[in-house]
Amino acid sequence: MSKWVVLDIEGTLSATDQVLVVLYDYARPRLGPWISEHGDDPVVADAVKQIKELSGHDDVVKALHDWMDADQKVTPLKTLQGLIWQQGYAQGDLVAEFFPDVVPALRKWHDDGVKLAIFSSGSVAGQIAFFKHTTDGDLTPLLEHHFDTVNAGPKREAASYHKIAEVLQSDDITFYSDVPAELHAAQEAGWKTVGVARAGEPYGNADFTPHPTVWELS
Ligand SMILES: CSCCC(=O)C(=O)COP(=O)(O)O
Ligand SMILES: [Mg+2]
Repeated sequence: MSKWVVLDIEGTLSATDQVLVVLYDYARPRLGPWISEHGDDPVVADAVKQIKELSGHDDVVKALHDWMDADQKVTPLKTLQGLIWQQGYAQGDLVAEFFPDVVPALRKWHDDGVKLAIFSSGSVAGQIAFFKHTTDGDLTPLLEHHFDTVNAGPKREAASYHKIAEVLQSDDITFYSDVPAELHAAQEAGWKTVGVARAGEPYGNADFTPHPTVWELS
């Protein structure tokens, strides 16, 4: 049975500002035009339907901006952001950056035969674009699977981690995250867990008990 490491992105692999400032600022002015131009795309049409249902009103762009301002990681918002970021990375407007310890750790795990997967609130499309266009080149060959709130479920619910474990077909899975509630959910599903406490990040001083804590990946 393979040994797996599953990794969160924001606050664990990349600075929170990379997502909440760089990526959100890129997406914000493009959400309205994207919906107007791609309204016939079934993925976009379904996201718009969900946004209206979840927000309870028809001002879709306002709902998206409100969720971004409150950093609410609502699935249809993440879907639309992912499409916009995918285009931004492909045309060279965006390049993903990681904490300095991250790429060496990913390469070492991969070289040691540990299988790597991502579980992030960012959509799978956005994740793949992110890892394809980094300051260290295309890192997608290091990753075997990508999970998000669509194909796995909410990150703070144990059921999502059970679902991922079924796909990975392993009971040797370690989850690295900066968010204690995500680690609690993974542990409830029988996973090993590691809290990542990054200096200067929102959860840098969080209480990760009972999870082992690291300050960088190695
Ligand atoms: C291009 S991936 C962007 C990641 C993202 O949108 C996000 O919300 C990160 O959340 P995480 O679950 O990785 O903390
Ligand atoms: Mg995170």
